[in-house]
Amino acid sequence: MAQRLDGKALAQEIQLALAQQVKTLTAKTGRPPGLAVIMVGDDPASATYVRNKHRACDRIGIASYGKHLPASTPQTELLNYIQQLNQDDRVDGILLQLPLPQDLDAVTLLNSIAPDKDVDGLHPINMGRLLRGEPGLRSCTPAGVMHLLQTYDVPIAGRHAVVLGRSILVGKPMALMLLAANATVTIAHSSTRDLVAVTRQADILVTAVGRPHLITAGMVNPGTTVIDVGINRVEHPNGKGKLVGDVDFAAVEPLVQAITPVPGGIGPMTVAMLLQNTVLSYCKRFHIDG
Ligand SMILES: Nc1nc(=O)c2c([nH]1)NC[C@@H]1CN(c3ccc(C(=O)N[C@@H](CCC(=O)O)C(=O)O)cc3)C=[N+]21
Repeated sequence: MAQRLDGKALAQEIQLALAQQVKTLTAKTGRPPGLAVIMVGDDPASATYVRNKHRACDRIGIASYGKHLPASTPQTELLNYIQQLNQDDRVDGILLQLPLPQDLDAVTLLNSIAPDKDVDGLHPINMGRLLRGEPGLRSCTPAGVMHLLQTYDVPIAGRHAVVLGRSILVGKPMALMLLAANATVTIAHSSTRDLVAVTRQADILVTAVGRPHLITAGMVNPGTTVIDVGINRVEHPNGKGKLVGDVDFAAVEPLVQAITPVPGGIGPMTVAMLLQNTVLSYCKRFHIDG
């Protein structure tokens, strides 16, 4: 049976350490770190996620700002609001929750966030820093994956990492972070031929596709560490919603070296990295070593 990589427990440890750090820092500077989360529209999954972030901020002593705006909010109003947050000295991190309603231009909005407050690591400056191997704010989900792998001593250097998915939010930065850690990296996607042949070679298999049961028993090997980044809400026979990843967990767990569950895997790690990025950004602003 595979080892379970417990993202939830690790995220709790990280939050506990951050709470201590925030307490000390706040006493020293006279103001807590601040995070602004902007949510536009009423996507129910986003609403849960945003609520989790506010709760986590409360727990560790980060002040949360930000707004829940109607789906009809015009682009210019959002741009003005982001500008205001860019200039707000209480705010160290700004996160624009995705997806946005159709009529809004997400790229322009994301690019208007000040790079040193871009705790999502999605601004071209921060993406460029990652690409070039320079320090900078890193995207939370792939940073969470790296942190989990490192904590559980999963070997990365020289190993074959296969990343399924090439999104800006996960797949691309994930591949770059694994590369920076000296993995041999393959990015597979919807046009990849013979996906099974590719995934079977993986020492580390990261799936960020958003398709339940995409990864089946025949696609892994006994040495594989499976990192399931998929967050899919599926209908349960009893009518209640249930959260599953991209991996057929029951079938794959007995066959691999290690695996992350959903829920309780990378999701909570993402939130922990967001809080960590906020504290890092705050420390930079005060010229304190984080
Ligand atoms: N600008 C932006 N940055 C993001 O990082 C971002 C985003 N937009 N939009 C949506 C995705 C998705 N995402 C999740 C993070 C944590 C959980 C999480 O904590 N999940 C819990 C369960 C939560 C539940 O029960 O619903 C778990 O997996 O155990 C889920 C999803 C961040 N995203």
